[in-house]
Amino acid sequence: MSATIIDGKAVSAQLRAELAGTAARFEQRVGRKAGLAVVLVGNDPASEVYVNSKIQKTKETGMASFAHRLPADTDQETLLALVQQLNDDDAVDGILVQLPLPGHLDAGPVILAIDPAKDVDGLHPENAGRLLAGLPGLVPCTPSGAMILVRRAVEDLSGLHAVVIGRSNLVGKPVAQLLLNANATVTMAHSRTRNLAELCRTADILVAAVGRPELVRGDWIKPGAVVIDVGVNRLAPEGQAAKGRLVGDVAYAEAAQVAGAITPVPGGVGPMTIACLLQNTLTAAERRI
Ligand SMILES: Nc1nc(=O)c2c([nH]1)NC[C@@H]1CN(c3ccc(C(=O)N[C@@H](CCC(=O)O)C(=O)O)cc3)C=[N+]21
Repeated sequence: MSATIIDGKAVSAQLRAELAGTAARFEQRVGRKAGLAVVLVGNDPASEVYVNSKIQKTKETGMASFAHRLPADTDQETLLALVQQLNDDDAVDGILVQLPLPGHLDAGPVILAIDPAKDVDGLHPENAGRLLAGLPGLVPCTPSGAMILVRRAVEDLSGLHAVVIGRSNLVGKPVAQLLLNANATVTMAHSRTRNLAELCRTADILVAAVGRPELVRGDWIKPGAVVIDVGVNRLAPEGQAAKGRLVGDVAYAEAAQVAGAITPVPGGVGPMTIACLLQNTLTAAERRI
């Protein structure tokens, strides 16, 4: 048996086409474009690739892009002042500070400083709390994108066992929350989980978001399961991160023999993340007018 490939590239292109319509109607009605500000500190080559892609897709969708590139030695105060300036700027509907930040900077206060109404990453505790409480807010982009892809494979998640590997605030925790809201029975696994392979074999839906290349093997997968690979691991020599081959957290070739449906890397969750970022920006813009 061979799994259905869930084509995130195609699904994201379709979503972005819809969003272009929404963006155009917004501009017609409000008299300005919805705007996304992206802040990149330093010159990590992988981050540079993602940020360039975000800027390009923002413009393609008919939205305004405000890029702020700060030197690697930027201090905390300067970064916080920029966030405050973007909070106060009416042309800016969404603010994204690319993570990780250089080691001398503390992401916590930066995330707290972002106006929750402009927090298109959904990382502010206000938005995290809203997701937990089932209140409207801004949901992190990668989890939203992952859920759209899950729904392509299974419409009704009721009672299905979902196992999430990884417990980050950016992906693991919010994706578990979304699966729970969709009535799945959710288990969160992480680096201290015992018998991880055995646990994964009980998953109808397996979401891998740990950042360990090809951790999940073919024999960890229940036949017919939906496998969502959130991993973006670049296999490359030190210092050449932008050049290496991109692999997920799942050993794809093996897993595709067993799974019912699987997302590839690249071309799976990654492109969905960007589409959902644009969607969040439009949602934030609509709520701000
Ligand atoms: N504040 C913040 N928010 C983020 O959402 C955020 C972040 N920081 N830091 C880094 C991670 C990673 N991330 C990706 C986005 C798109 C692709 C993507 O489009 N990937 C393409 C391949 C691109 C390539 O070849 O490099 C794909 O999977 O097909 C991947 C990864 C967002 N992140």
